[in-house]
Amino acid sequence: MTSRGRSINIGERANFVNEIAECERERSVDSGTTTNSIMRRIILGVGGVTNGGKTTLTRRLLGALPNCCVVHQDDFFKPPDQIEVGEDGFKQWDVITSIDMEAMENTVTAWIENPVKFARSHGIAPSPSEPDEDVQILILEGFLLFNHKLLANMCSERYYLTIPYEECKRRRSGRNYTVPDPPGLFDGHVWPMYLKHRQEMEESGVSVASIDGLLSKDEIFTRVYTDIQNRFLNVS
Ligand SMILES: Nc1ncnc2c1ncn2[C@@H]1O[C@H](COP(=O)(O)OP(=O)(O)O)[C@@H](O)[C@H]1O
Ligand SMILES: O=C(O)c1ccc[n+]([C@@H]2O[C@H](COP(=O)([O-])O)[C@@H](O)[C@H]2O)c1
Repeated sequence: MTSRGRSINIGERANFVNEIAECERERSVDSGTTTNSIMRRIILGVGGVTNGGKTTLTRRLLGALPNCCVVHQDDFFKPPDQIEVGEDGFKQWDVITSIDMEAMENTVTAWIENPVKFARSHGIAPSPSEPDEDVQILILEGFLLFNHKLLANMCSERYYLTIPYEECKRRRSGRNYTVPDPPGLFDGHVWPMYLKHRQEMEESGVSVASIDGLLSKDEIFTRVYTDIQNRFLNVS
């Protein structure tokens, strides 16, 4: 899934989306075309606590938004033999070094460089022609998204789902991951790491739109979808 195409400097990627949009805007003005011919790229982040409802929300958005692709952070977990055991006695799955972030960055770069090709290569058909036909949207979904400065900065909006400890533990106990949770993982590793990363995110100054994950699935979807429509799609 990684891009082997033209590489761009990692430090430049956060500004890359806006720069491309600007170039395309200028090009379209030069050639006298209408604003409808501008391809706008929008990256949205869906982050938050494990089992907060990120995947559920992302799937709904994917089905509703035009020309929308998704990159899941969970798809970049390193293999179990590369995950170290920490002082808490557990394999350290809930830290960012458990994820191959370079591969994830490369995948996002591939979308930025050519969203249409990216969608095609991931089996996503273009949306039927609409006024929004030249909007391309990428959703980044993951539990440690906004602790990664580069990806956090790429997002035009960062939706952050939270649920309280008891509900999180309840939902987590019903989940089947490719690597099953050993006894005690939630209290010994998952929840403490969530609190730690959440604090680090808040201290880093990254701004997020917090969403109460206890709301119904429909309510969460409607709120986020309406926000996206109003702020990013209903613009001339
Ligand atoms: N708003 C919600 N209310 C109740 N249960 C939910 C809600 N959103 C998700 N769930 C449930 O919680 C579990 C985890 O949801 P998921 O979307 O996979 O979370 P995440 O991707 O954040 O780990 C699933 O069983 C899902 O059906
Ligand atoms: O998906 C995997 O391969 C995988 C392997 C080991 C652990 N996980 C768990 O995946 C969790 C993050 O995913 P999510 O969907 O619950 O936000 C995190 O809390 C990890 O403990 C996930």
